Amino acid sequence: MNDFLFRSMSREQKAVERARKAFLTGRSQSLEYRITQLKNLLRFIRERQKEIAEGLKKDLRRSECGTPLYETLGLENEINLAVRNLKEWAAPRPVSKSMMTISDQVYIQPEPLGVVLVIGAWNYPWAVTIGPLIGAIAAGNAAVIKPSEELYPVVTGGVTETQELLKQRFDHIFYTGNGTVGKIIMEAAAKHLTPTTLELGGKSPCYIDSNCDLAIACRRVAWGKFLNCGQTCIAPDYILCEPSMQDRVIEELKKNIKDFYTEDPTKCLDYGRIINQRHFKRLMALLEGSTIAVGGENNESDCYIGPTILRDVKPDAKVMQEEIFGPLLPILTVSGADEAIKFINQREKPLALYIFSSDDKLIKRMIAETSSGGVVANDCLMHFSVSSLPFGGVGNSGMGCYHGKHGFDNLSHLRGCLIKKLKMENVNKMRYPPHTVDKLGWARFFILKHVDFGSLGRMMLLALMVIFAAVIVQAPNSMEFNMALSNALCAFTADMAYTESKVNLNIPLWNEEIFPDMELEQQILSLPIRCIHSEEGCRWTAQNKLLQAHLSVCEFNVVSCPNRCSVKLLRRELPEHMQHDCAKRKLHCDHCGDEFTGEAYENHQGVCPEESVYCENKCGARMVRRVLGQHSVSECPKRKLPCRYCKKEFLYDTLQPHQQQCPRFPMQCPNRCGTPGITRETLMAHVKEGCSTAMVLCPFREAGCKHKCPKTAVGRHLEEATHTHLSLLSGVVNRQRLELRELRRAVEELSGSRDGTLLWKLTDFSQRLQEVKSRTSGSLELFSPAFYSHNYGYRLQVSAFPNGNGSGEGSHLSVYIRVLPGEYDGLLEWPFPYRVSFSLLDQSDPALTKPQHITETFIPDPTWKNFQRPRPGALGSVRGGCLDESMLGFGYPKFISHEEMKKRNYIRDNAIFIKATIDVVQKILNS
Ligand SMILES: NC(=O)c1ccc[n+]([C@@H]2O[C@H](COP(=O)([O-])OP(=O)(O)OC[C@H]3O[C@@H](n4cnc5c(N)ncnc54)[C@H](O)[C@@H]3O)[C@@H](O)[C@H]2O)c1
Ligand SMILES: CCCCCCCC=O
Repeated sequence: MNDFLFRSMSREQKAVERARKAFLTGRSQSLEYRITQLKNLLRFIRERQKEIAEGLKKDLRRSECGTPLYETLGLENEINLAVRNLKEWAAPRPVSKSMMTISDQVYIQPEPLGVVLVIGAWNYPWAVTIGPLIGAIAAGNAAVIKPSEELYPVVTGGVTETQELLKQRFDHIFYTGNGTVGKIIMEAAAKHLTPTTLELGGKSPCYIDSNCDLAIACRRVAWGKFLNCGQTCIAPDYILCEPSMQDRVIEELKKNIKDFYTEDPTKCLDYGRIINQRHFKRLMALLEGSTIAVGGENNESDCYIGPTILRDVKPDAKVMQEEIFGPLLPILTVSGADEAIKFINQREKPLALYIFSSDDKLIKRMIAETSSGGVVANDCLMHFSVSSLPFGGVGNSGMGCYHGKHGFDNLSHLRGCLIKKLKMENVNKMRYPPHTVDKLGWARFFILKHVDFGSLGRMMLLALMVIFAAVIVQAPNSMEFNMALSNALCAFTADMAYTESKVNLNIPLWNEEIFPDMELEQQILSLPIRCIHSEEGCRWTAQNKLLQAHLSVCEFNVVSCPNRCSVKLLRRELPEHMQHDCAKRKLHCDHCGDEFTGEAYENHQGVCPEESVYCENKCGARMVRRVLGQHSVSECPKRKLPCRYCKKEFLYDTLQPHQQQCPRFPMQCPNRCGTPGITRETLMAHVKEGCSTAMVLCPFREAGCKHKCPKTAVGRHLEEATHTHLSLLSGVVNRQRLELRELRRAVEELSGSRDGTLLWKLTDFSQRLQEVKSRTSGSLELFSPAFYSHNYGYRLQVSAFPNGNGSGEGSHLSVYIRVLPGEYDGLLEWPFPYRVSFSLLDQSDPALTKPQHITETFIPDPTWKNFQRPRPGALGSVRGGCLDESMLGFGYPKFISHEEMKKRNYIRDNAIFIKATIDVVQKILNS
């Protein structure tokens, strides 16, 4: 695979490609390699036990013991079983022979399939993913796992990733999950003709017979049903029992639910939760139309559904239409075992069938008359833990199986092997043309007769072969017959001896009733032969009669281990086996000195209390394992301890330094105010704001009060200094008023025009007029924003008296203009020389009538003080109260009478517009 191609592949393709490449190196074929991988897997499971359990606690609220109990211990057992038996499982398996193959090697050779895809489900994610993986590794396959490296990459993801994965070519797909997806998997597998194992689910019935101990039966059913919150593929889905038993069944189940999960299962650590809200809603909908006898409590936000029993459920109820896969247990009544069998057989074949009865005959009958993936009598779920039983479904509940050797076989190709020799050709003549009736007769005998050495006897066969050979060669005289016989026997004996060291060679060599020729017997026994293991390398040759004795010492003969460990192997492998592999060999532990069998020693390794080990926290200390626990808990400087203040975990040797900075460390107020619960992080705030003894400033400090006192005395000060505070505040108000006025002026000036024209709108005119009229003294002068005669010109301001000023007071609107100190005064001609016009604008609609503005114009007299250069920094005569004559306004006290103003639309929307125009000569504007 070139690098570019590999890089352009999807993640899923890469995983499969990597696994296939690794498989093709052939390294997964060696038994040592497989065993090493299995042992690594075992170590991984043991080392990660805590994390595994924690993960499932988060997903399914499994208790800490639940995961080892129902998943990982079983996996450990499966791995140990495979490691112990792999040699035997993977060895050639001799099979029975017919007369046709009597002298051939006929056996089955399990061989790896290639790359296996394992797709697991979420309910027992370790059991249903690692379980099949154990079979795949044992059988010598590579595997891609979907819920690490090289041979067993893990591809995580959801539907999209799985579908991408399924496009790849595998040699076997092992899927666990629901049937709908099972069909998708099979369809994808069909594209590459990939064999598939489908571990599905279904509605597993539970029949409780009237003849049984109900208390025990219901205890076992309650366990099997509510374990993992009912999310177990083989959980009893529903109960079938006679109507008269229903109430007692409910009572017993109820009692056990309480015993297992307490009165309030929401608080019980052993009661799980539904995997997600989608399943929660699905389950709640299944309750529709059924009668709840027990439970029914639920809480969607917590994915909680309490153990629930439904009574008198009808076959057409919603809860009976699909696999429940949750903590709802319907009870359906039937008249007895006959109706139960009928009920079960009318539905899809379930994954499990449970029968509770004390009647063995009834149990056997129900097994005989129904079909299901597995069947358990008088218990629930437990067949899953028996490694010697195949675990899998049938029909709608799945196909294929695993656990123990069944997983190995399922994920192996069981290859049929027949190895013949290029000898004994006479025996074959019966199948070669010309075909004759005689040959057919012999063929019938040879083909239909299967060899049973125990009853027939090796020599009888020998005799038959001889007779057959003689007949076939049709040698009539005894010389030729004997020659043919000897030849046939030489070849045959050697082959036979290979084929079956299992054959009982102690049976009488010659059956006198059949062939009482002692001389021939001696002749046969004196024939020189090779050892039956010559092909494996044994160089022994001698007379036929010495073979038996030789085989009892032959290095190549297959023998059973004398320790009765059940392993069979070549004699020459025996010493190695007995010293290193035999499960029953005797061993002394180097550390504790105790004696163990090999099997027990394997389990003892890694746990021996006297073995010297390093501290797992990597603190560098070494000690005997016996004291490791004590060391880890109370001595190890690298042990983790929670900070008693902030509860975060720290290594022991960093805990002290942490506590010197811990934000939750308890502190005392430096003022010793006695406030409890102050921590390092809240101390500053406390001293500043919370401490009752801290000296604080008067809240009116901004207004100028300099008083300082303990926090508790602030109230009294506020009461005593009300007057002082009020006068301070009024000072503040005055200052602010002045500031405000200045600001307003600055804003107005900034927004004023610089083209010699002011258009000034006075709003609320009638109110202003009214206000000033109602005053007993004084007038109201309103000021326009300042404006400039031109760019860099004179700064001017217009003012108006709504109720008149001077001679116009009380009857007219008076209008004035004044020159204000400006930025450019130093550059200008003085006195102010330009013509000024005031207009009061007629706001009549020009479309209806021509507006008649009131306009007055004057040219300033150079002698007037009003138009001399104003004193820099001078304030307006009115606003500042300063009598600077240059700041006085000039204008018209009787600009327009109030009467006149009413005649046209000078006042409109309660506003008037005053326009002031300065005629600056063009020359100035151009300069
Ligand atoms: N026989 C067994 O050993 C066994 C064990 C556990 C669960 N189950 C059965 O599994 C069912 C519950 O599991 P589930 O199916 O909800 O689990 P799930 O949702 O985890 O699905 C199973 C697997 O199929 C994959 N998948 C889902 N939709 C897919 C799609 N459209 N295309 C390709 N892959 C897809 C998922 O990613 C997952 O890996 C029940 O019926 C239960 O009885 C059977
Ligand atoms: C002993 C209980 C084990 C149950 C495992 C079931 C796997 C399928 O959901």
